Amino acid sequence: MSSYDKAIESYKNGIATAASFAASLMLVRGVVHELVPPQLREVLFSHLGYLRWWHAVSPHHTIVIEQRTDDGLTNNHTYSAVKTYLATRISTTDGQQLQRLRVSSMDENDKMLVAMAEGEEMADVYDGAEFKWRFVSREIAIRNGHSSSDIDGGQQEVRSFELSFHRRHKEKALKSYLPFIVSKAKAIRDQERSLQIYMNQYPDTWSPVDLRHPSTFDTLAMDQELKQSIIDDLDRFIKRKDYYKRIGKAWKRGYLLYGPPGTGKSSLIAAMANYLRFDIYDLDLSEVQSNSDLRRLLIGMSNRSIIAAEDIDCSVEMKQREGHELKSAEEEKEEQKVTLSGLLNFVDGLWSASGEGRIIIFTTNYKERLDPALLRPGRMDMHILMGYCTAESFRILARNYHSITYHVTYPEIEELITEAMVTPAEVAEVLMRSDDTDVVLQDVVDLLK
Ligand SMILES: Nc1ncnc2c1ncn2[C@@H]1O[C@H](COP(=O)(O)OP(=O)(O)OP(=O)(O)O)[C@@H](O)[C@H]1O
Ligand SMILES: [Mg+2]
Repeated sequence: MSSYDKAIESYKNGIATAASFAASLMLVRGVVHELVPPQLREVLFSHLGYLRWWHAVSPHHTIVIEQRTDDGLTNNHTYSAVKTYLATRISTTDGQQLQRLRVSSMDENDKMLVAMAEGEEMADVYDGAEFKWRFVSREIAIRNGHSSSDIDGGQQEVRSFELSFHRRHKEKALKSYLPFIVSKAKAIRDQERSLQIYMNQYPDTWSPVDLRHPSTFDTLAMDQELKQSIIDDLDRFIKRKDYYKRIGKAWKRGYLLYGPPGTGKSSLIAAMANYLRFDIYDLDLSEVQSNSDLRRLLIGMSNRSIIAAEDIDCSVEMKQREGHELKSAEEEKEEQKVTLSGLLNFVDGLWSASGEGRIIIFTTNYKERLDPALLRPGRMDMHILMGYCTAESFRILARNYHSITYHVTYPEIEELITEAMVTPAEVAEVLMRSDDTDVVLQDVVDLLK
């Protein structure tokens, strides 16, 4: 049973009980509702034993979402989704009514999470319906075993969110508002998690580290039109999941990046990863010894990720590693046959069966040295030349490093730059030398000369 089914189930039970109460109490309820503040109301009614009564006639229904699931141990996923979602609502005007907040963070690098304090209430409007959230924390006695008599004296805090709404919105609450919150929370978490870059280790494992590469399409110095066409291509690719399924092809896209060292090929991969929020699998082919290891590595990748094989240059055949156990002649022959275009075929077969949303990127300094099979139309979807610094890319670099859009040296720099054949990396290095813009730009002029 999913947590929604459970919620619906307990909800139905509530309705059944509710239906048996007299409608004449509506009038009394209305009067009390107007005159008595909510806290007092609750005390009053629970003391009088009227609480159930009250709920029966109230036009408002409540869904309780506890921190733990029924076994009392497992975290309730819906609860954490609500918590994540409400944190984003609290920072908006909807949250201004809150007088007491709780703030927490896991460590000094963690973002602070703002939450309602115990007993606080806030409203949220979804699809024209008003929903009220209340955070409730109760202490309950911890019981040992099942008999109610052997209470061991300990207390346990039970936290829950209570969602109240007019009963005409019950369908909307369960079937659309809560699912909306769950998917919203997932999107928020995806956005906040740090991206990973995985590196393969002999023979077939990936080890991750946080991807901290700050490169984005905004900071990338390259031809604006080309940049935009890459962004458009990625956007189209991401939207086409169903299309790929329909035509029976693996949902993947291949990019070949080529150009001299220091022109931003690796930076472009990082920019793509940051743009799509995809992890990178940095495949070092010299660490891969056999087809079966490669297959295991490819299967071990998660969906919606980028696999990058960098600097493939002349090493289209995977190198035989030294110092590892001897293989039979047949195995050896098999291994030698793995080429990049073989890798692509391999990827097609494997990934159309299992993977989704994969991007494969090869980078090279020497496109002309690559196996022609790899360059054939249809192998890599886009061939992208990362070239020497142009006037356009220089301006982007100067803006990145010195927050300027113009300087007296620009005409001279722009005149010299095309002839000079300097890489963005070289220009970036000069721009970083000092905070004094006048000095470094003069250095750029000298570099170009
Ligand atoms: N096009 C660019 N836009 C912005 N910064 C760049 C660009 N090209 C290079 N840089 C700067 O130079 C550094 C090196 O660039 P990068 O590693 O992306 O080059 P590469 O083309 O991958 O080189 P290689 O062929 O040696 O792997 C980057 O960290 C970045 O600071
Ligand atoms: Mg590189």
